[in-house]
Amino acid sequence: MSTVTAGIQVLPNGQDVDTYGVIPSIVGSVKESGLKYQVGPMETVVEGELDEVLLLIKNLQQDSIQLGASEVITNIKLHYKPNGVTINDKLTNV
Ligand SMILES: Cc1ncc(C[n+]2csc(CCO)c2C)c(N)n1
Repeated sequence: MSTVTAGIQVLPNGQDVDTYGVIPSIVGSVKESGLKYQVGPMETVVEGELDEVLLLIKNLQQDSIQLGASEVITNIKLHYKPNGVTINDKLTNV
């Protein structure tokens, strides 16, 4: 298998819930996953095996509901290369 890089934007929504209230806990879950990650103002970028990244996304949706959201939109950008692509690979020339 190969390493993928993914941009993940979680947008929880609910009557008494907003993104600012929930994202710190969501980022905590990303941290606990053990995957390499970088938090940005619009999304968090992670790298890992495809199955690990997809499982994390599934867990973040469930976490959002457990944190009080009634629904959540997750925007996902996934970069795949047969030999793998890492966050560092993408930053070497910038
Ligand atoms: C997975 C994920 N990471 C970062 C953001 C962007 N974001 C929205 S609110 C906020 C600050 C919270 O204190 C940040 C960094 C997101 N939406 N989803």
